[in-house]
Amino acid sequence: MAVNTTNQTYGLWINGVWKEKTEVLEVLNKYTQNVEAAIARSEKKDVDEAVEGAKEAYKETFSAYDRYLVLTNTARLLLEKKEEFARVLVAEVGKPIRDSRVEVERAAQTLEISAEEAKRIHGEGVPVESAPGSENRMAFTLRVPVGVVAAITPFNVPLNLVCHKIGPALAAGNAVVLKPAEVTPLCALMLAEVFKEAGLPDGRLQVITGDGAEVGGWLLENQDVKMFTFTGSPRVGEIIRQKAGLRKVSLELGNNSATIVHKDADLDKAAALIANKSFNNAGQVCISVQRVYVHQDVKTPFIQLLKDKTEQLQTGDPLDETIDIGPMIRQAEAERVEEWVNEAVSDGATLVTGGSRNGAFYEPTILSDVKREMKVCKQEVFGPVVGIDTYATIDEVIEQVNDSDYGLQAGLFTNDLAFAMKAAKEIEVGGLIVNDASAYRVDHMPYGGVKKSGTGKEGPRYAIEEMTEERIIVLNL
Ligand SMILES: NC(=O)c1ccc[n+]([C@@H]2O[C@H](COP(=O)([O-])OP(=O)(O)OC[C@H]3O[C@@H](n4cnc5c(N)ncnc54)[C@H](O)[C@@H]3O)[C@@H](O)[C@H]2O)c1
Ligand SMILES: O=C[C@H](O)CS(=O)(=O)O
Repeated sequence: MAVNTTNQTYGLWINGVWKEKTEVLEVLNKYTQNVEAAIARSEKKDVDEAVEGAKEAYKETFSAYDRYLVLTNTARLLLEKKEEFARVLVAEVGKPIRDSRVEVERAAQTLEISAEEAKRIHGEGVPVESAPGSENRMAFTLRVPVGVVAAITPFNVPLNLVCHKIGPALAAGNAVVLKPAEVTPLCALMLAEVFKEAGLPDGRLQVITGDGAEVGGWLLENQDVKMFTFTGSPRVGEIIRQKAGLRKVSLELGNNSATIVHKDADLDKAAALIANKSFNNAGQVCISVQRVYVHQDVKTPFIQLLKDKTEQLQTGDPLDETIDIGPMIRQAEAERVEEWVNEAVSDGATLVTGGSRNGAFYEPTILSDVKREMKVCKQEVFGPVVGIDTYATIDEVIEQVNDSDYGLQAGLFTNDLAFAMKAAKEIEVGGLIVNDASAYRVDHMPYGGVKKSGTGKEGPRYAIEEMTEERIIVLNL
């Protein structure tokens, strides 16, 4: 059954058609808590069928130029359907409508960038002739696709992060089996039909849904899958890393992102950007500002500015054009955040603003006087909470930022070039953003973490490197 609206039951997208299943899972509207749609619950045989179909499709010729055309067409069609996709994001994620439109625009960008990259995948000449005895040889490298790529994606950015997997994987000439998050799978399912409309050969993109651990486990068992590209929690990332064996794995995992506000910074600008980037998508963004380190000389004015700007944010119905913050993905997550904040306060943190919960809504919350061992600092909150601590010296704050299991991105507000360059060398992250908060990302930049934040890079050009093998060709002339 081909369906592309909500309040419907979606099948599995296998070989370019919908495969209906009797067992389904419900997808809730995260604001109303009504059932928005139902999705198929895959069995092992469906997963194997999807992988087999992808393997067969991969054998067919699909030239770089055709890949470019399909990805460009998909980006264009997605923009034509922007409002439809944005409204589904509002429903399935609870993401405010203005931010949902931005996600659709970014997803189209990601596909467009992938299309452009499809035309410039290349190897390089290797001067083997410079080795003694190889005078009459020449060599060059090729980048060849890996084959079938399994993509497993998280709930929080369910369209753009899916495009960050499908776009580069197809651009590189692979076939993809996508397993979107079970709580927010609808845009991914709709996107499969858009790809078909754009001319993607059947089987090059399969979308299978169901219980994450079950479907993930069956994908991991299937040895025809040659690579796993995963975005999600460190817990699941570790399972994938262990079970993938010698196969390629790319992991985009969590973070407890830090942002430093130095004494010479433009405090108003820093407060505005931090307020905006801590609470966006109810803090459910992997590079959301969670830990703020402010220089002790500017603590009081900075906290006042951040409080004022945060209190201007509007919480409520994500379909309302004036709303900045919607519900969290589920009430249990809001309850966890509430517990962590209460625990921090009883251990000595000061509640600057926020701190209350209404169902799945958690107020944008600022804590000061936090200690590094508190859960709100040490673990990933993945909710609308910022903890502020102070520092006296540059060495001290670099040590504080680095005292983390994670290392995805960090922010630094300063006009001191020497500090910025020292931080660039010494802060242990995949990306340092100077004069902006940690949560800056455009879709063509290299993006990925160190430590428990993962391995491998996204951004189409970099993901294509992950999703291809380098092969050397030597000519004996
Ligand atoms: N680094 C990044 O780019 C980035 C981006 C977005 C989110 N994240 C991280 O994602 C997390 C939040 O997302 P989430 O709650 O959806 O993460 P999650 O790890 O719970 O789920 C991610 C995906 O894994 C699947 N899954 C669950 N168990 C599995 C298993 N045993 N084997 C294989 N797959 C399994 C889920 O169904 C889902 O599709 C946070 O930690 C956040 O920081 C990271
Ligand atoms: O949740 C993490 C995302 O990767 C951030 S973004 O939506 O890609 O900017």
